[in-house]
Amino acid sequence: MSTDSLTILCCSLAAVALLVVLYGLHPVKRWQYRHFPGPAPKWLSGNIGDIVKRSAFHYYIDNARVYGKLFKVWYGANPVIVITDPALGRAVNLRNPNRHQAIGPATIMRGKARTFDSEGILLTQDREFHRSIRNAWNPAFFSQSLEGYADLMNEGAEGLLRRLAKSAAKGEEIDIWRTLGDMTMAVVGSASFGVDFKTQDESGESSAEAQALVNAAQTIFQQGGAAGSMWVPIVVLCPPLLPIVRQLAHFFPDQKMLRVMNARQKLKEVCSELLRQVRQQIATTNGAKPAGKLERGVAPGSFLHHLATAKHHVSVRNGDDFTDTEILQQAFGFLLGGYETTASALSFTIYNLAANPDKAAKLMQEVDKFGRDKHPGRLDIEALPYVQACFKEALRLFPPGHISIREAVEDLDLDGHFVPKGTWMHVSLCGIQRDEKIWGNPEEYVPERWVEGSPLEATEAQKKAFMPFGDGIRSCVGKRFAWEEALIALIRIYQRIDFKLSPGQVPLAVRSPFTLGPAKGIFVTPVLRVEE
Ligand code: HEM
Repeated sequence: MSTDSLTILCCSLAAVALLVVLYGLHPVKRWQYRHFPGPAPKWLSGNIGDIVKRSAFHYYIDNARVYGKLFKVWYGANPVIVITDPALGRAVNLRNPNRHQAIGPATIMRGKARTFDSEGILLTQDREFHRSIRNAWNPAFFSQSLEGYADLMNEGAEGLLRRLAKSAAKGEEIDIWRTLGDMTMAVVGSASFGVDFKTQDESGESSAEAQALVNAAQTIFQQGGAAGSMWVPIVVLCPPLLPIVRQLAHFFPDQKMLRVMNARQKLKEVCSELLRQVRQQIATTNGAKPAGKLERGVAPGSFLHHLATAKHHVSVRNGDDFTDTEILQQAFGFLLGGYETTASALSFTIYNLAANPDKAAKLMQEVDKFGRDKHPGRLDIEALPYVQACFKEALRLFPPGHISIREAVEDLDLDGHFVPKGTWMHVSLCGIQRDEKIWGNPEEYVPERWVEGSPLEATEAQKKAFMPFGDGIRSCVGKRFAWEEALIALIRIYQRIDFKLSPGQVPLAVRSPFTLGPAKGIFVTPVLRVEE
């Protein structure tokens, strides 16, 4: 090689290296968002290393204490504005109806797998389409529907009690988070799909098929974030590479991505089969809902049945019926939305009660007064304010959906800071619900905050800073369902069982790749309460 060619080669390599170094500094964006305070970003990766190491839950709380109500963190090349002020958070949620693109294996999938996600309530960015699907979801949570779910929720709690009683008899330690996951899966299966998912059969054990289903939903939650494939971090670090990474990931998926794809496939297969049964029912009954409970198949009045006969708003797809893919995507969203969040919220409540036996004793007193053999209905819940308070306080400390995720729909002025259109914003519900300036003693579990007339009752400002179900048009659509299911379960559990927390679990280790859950489970020994 001549000296000239060598010089050109060296200069080219140096220029490429310089460009890579410069790119990693993200100078344009860093300049654009310089007004926001925040932790110093690392070259190329920004703050992602710390977010993964600490979990977004802890990282946001820690930084809120240093930088206050508005700060920025860097997910690789993407700046995210984190909001930990209730009024600002509410304003952001109300004015910005779209979530930003998810960062996970689904982002790098191709073709149908990707469009499948965009037709779901959770990830669609089409406002009109969202309104149309949300309208179709809503009746599933009207009072009449909720009334009907109470029996199924009691049945779910009974299955759970049988398992807990068995473990109590053996003095056996269990992971209550997993056990409750089987219950919430059983309740979602029967209440929304009208079928028994058999996650808690008569013997108290899960069937192999049901366990595969639970595993699939857990895989999607646990691997759903940036750690869900080796390809995802590349897109986070360098978004313009997305089209190339999509092709590479399609032809060379890694093990983690394959696991997520298989899990999604499993869930889709179950939903497709159920939808096929619904369509058959509708065809045989000529469109009318069959009366009574069917021996096999999907019960009438289920979420799926309702969607199979739902129509879009006239402004969307000419008011047509929902397509099969649209229905499957909603069913998929119901299963995922209803399963882990409620199981986590319940297990966080049991964790806090086991760590605070005086509060557990107070709760049991109220339950005993209600009756130890009674099956609570939807309206009975109102008569148990302390049980409600215990659940609410656990939701304050550990909100399973710990972030309202948004994207700026237009240029915004946020408390005097300019936010360009398209900016990613995270309203940190945990940051708001654990703000020392608002709560005084935010780390303490004090259910009395939620008891009317208690000397410790939350102030108006504190009540406004409680938003575990988010806010605005994208707030949790399943909130009333979750509330009813959790309270019925708590009443039924504490009628018979108390819990002893296994040592070494305070403070609780959590993880938050997508939703907030215990990092390794919550270990307790169920103890049978003395019969009267
Ligand atoms: C204690 C249990 C639950 C908690 C803490 C919870 C929390 C949340 C939060 C924080 C959001 C995001 C709100 C926002 O972006 O502002 C959300 C959205 C959502 N949740 Fe829940 N959730 C729970 C149970 C459920 C259940 C049981 C279902 C279904 C039956 C469900 C379905 C959904 C759906 C579909 C959305 C997206 C709504 C939309 O974008 O329009 N959730 N939830």
